[in-house]
Amino acid sequence: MQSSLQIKNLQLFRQSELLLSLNEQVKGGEILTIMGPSGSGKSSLLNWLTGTLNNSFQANGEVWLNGENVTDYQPHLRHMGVLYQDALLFSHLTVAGNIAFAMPKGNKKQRQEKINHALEQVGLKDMGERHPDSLSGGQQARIALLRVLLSEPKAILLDEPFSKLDTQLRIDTRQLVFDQIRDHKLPAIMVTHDHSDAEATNGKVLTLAKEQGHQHVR
Ligand SMILES: Nc1ncnc2c1ncn2[C@@H]1O[C@H](COP(=O)(O)OP(=O)(O)OP(=O)(O)O)[C@@H](O)[C@H]1O
Repeated sequence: MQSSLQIKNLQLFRQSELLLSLNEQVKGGEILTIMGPSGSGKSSLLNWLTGTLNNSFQANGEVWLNGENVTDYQPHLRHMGVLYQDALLFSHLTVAGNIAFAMPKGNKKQRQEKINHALEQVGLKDMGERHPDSLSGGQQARIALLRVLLSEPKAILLDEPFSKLDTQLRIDTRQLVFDQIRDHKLPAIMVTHDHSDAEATNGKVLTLAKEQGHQHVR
């Protein structure tokens, strides 16, 4: 079965005011971009998807992952991988330790082999024993990506993931992330303020408006 992330009849309210309403399906390997002004509800949408919305919000609607309704699941049981603006690596752990931290339990040697293979794939061969503080911003971004991918997520959420990287590094990292999403055939939703990020997906772009109910689709 092809993987997919479905948002069914979402209506998100903040203090009884309708913030957004959405019906979307993202198939494996596709990236849906969400844009819109500050306060239009982009982060709140990601929080709803991960199950971490606080109680100033009310939501109707369902989120389905690979044909399963996960709306009432605890955040850690939804298997949504999130990539943030900051890599958020643990400084006291090695690179390999940071990646292993999020991986499903299992045979230690096999896990190590997976990590080594993944590091090699993103051009970071032999960096497993380094500490994140000794790596560049771009290298840290790649480690954050591997940590998410090797946690075996069912979908990927991207929250302004490239905004702290300089131009060329931004382009290269973005390409790597998008290629990996496509290779793993994962559905992805990306929040960004950057039009070039949106264009690089070749996918659908949804622009949330500040006023309730107004949405524009490319
Ligand atoms: N933790 C919170 N508790 C209560 N209200 C919140 C919280 N976070 C955001 N809001 C409010 O919810 C609305 C949507 O905010 P949200 O952060 O989702 O917008 P955004 O589009 O992500 O903005 P930005 O581009 O600035 O990150 C805003 O009116 C905001 O003030």
